[in-house]
Amino acid sequence: MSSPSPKSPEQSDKSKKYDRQLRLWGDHGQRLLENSKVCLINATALGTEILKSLVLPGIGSFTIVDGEKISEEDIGSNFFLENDSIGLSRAQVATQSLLELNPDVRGDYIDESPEHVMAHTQDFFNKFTVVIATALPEKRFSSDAKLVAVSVNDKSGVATLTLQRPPVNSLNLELLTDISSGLTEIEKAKCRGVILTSSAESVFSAGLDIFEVYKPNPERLNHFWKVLQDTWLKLYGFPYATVAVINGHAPAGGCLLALSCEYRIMSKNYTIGLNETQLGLVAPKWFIASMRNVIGQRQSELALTAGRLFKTDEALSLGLVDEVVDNKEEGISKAEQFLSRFRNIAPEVRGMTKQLVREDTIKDLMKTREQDLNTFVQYALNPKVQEYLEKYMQALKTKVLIPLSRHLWDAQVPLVVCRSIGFLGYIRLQVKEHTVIETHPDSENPDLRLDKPWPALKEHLDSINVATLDQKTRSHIPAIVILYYYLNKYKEFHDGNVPRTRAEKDVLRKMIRDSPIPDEHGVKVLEENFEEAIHYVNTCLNPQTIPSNVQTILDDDSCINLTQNSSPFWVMCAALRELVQSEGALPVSGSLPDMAADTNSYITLQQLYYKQAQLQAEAVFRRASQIARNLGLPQDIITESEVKLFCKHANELHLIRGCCIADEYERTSLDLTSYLEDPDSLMFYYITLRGLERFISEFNTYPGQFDDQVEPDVLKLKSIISKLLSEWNCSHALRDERVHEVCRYGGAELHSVSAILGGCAAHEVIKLITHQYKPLNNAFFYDAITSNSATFCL
Ligand SMILES: CC/C=C\CCC/C=C/C(=O)SCCNC(=O)CCNC(=O)[C@H](O)C(C)(C)COP(=O)(O)OP(=O)(O)OC[C@H]1O[C@@H](n2cnc3c(N)ncnc32)[C@H](O)[C@@H]1OP(=O)(O)O
Repeated sequence: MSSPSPKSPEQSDKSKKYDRQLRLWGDHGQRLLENSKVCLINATALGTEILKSLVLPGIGSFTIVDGEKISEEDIGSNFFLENDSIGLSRAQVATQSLLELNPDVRGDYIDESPEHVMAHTQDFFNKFTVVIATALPEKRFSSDAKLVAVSVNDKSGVATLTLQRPPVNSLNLELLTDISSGLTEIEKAKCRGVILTSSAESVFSAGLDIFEVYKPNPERLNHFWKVLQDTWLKLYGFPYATVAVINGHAPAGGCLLALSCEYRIMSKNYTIGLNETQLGLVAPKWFIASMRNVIGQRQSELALTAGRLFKTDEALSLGLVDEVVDNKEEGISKAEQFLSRFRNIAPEVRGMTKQLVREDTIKDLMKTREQDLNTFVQYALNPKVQEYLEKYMQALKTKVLIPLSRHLWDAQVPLVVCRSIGFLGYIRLQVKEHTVIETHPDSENPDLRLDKPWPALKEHLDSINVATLDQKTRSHIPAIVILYYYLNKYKEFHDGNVPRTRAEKDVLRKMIRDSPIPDEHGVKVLEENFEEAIHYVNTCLNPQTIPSNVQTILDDDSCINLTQNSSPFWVMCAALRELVQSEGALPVSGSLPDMAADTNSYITLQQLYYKQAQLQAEAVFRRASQIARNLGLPQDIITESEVKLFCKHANELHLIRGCCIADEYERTSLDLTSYLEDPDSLMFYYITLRGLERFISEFNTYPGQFDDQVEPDVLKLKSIISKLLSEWNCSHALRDERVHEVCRYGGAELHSVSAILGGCAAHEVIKLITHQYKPLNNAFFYDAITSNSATFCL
């Protein structure tokens, strides 16, 4: 790879400290690194290894987000955590240890789960240059879907309001608002009745969304409770007949919704009840009243004080539900039958009667609304209650990969997702768009333009007649001059064409080789500069074309249709495009390779190349600044030094348009056939890891985490993987030993594997930050058993 030249001996302390890496990415790369802000989610062994390899080269700052406490397992694998720190905040201890590595780096931590951070400060992650997430399970829901669906059967006049906030219809502010507006819509449509049900397979509603009450924003908390009161008042006092088709679990607030309806039909084998006391919470008076009105004072007291959740058949015996069905379809049909009971009763009369029956309960809340709100808010903010909620949340285990991936995709913040488990490692980069100016290609042909020299170069080269030079001058002229001279001779005999094929190039090489004048002994000695000219025949005579990857960038819509959101890269590309259109070639890179020549002739030539590069870069800079001005972008968005760098490397520009992890996880078909037919392909690790993610999401443990569960977990993981494969329409099966192997790890991290993977991931992060070198596109797998690795574009 090409590298910037070594530094002079008078170096600052900083450049001494970072000397080696400055040779790789230069001062400008280091500056970007020092200005970067990196976020690490979860200070696992892998997470801290990645940060170690970023702190040492001097990133600006890092923030660790991790709500976990240090466990014994952490101590076994994580080099940055000490034995005496068990039980302490993992984020805090890891931050302190990492900061000791480099005093120039700033670091802080948030002792909260990423889910909590996301729920409370939506844009928290937007401020980072890169977000790295380790050991983050998926969450299979999309945040922008509609939260309720309302449909009206024109024939029967029955409306169905379906809760559809995956995964469990937990009642957050938005869902409650949508329920309320759904009811208003139904009321306006003057329906005969309403069926309230859920689109989830096994949950009616999980009750209030815990994230609304855990470490809340007081303003939102107030609003949330008022909307809950409103929604309950509206549903409880709804003028038309209401039925709950409870097609899954209905704890706490979920039960309240069902109790607010006039009739309840529940599918078998689920649970329902006001279980607040079990969670350390006190149910408000109107929750209690809703239950008392259905099952009476005595049973309510028994159920509420114990926080009982009743199975479907128990709920039926208690009168908490009115009918039991096998499935939702049957429930809907029974609900329609219930509603048809009122066919011959005037709706107004029915409605008024219902109002009178429910009036007292409604009035009770109306009278005490303000007080109820204050009691709730005070209660929710009580530290003891927050402690209960925290414990409860930990038990529910949060999964955040999918929403985080979507969020960062929209915010255009790169996300690096990594996992290290046993002998297996994985890195996945998510970048919406990433542009690289300095790709540092392995081999670079000098950019000499001998086929089409610009006027000043042509004039200089034409002024030297190599054939007539005396012996001494001849041996000191730069190889380029020699090459140009004989190239012209060649062209004279070949209709003005430059040599293309190997045979044609051999002809030119022979012309140069035969050129020496015999010495006084009649021997022809080929000077070093002539040898160099022969060498350049191969690399320097290729006609100046625009590399296809660069042409693709110049033809990209982002280059042609600039907007106020265009990045400096695209503004420079647009200016470059104009230069290419007018000159037919990319700007000259401006650097000459070293050559055996006398200093004067070399410098004269070098100046010509340098000056031409400067002139072209200045033209691109002027045009880019003008474009930026026309777009109303800040003046300093385009700098001359950046444009010079851009023009120098114009033939290496690189663009990556990535793929969102959330989309990848929601993809329904995946063509894996070609990979799975290859016994050596590491693609099976991808399938295993996706299975693993799903296992963690479903069971909240790693497969094989508990010794006595290894065999059952193997079966569970196998079944998850075959389900995944069939979801992707893939007929192949995964070999059993692969599944056993993953279960054998039991979720354990090996420090050695995490250290290797941490180094690799950190290197990718450095590429993303410095915009130098081509980053991985987009997934990397490492198998420490066979020492094999592979990359895939997922
Ligand atoms: C301070 C407050 C003061 C006064 C208020 C008093 C009144 C309170 C009323 C309430 O409603 S409190 C909420 C009570 N709710 C519950 O106890 C239900 C908890 N959930 C469950 O028991 C189960 O989730 C389930 C409903 C039986 C469904 O189980 P399943 O196995 O299908 O799903 P899983 O548990 O994996 O959950 C999936 C997913 O959903 C998250 N979740 C679950 N419940 C809630 C909730 N209430 N709020 C927010 N999020 C919830 C859970 O964490 C999982 O998320 P993940 O995928 O990120 O892990």
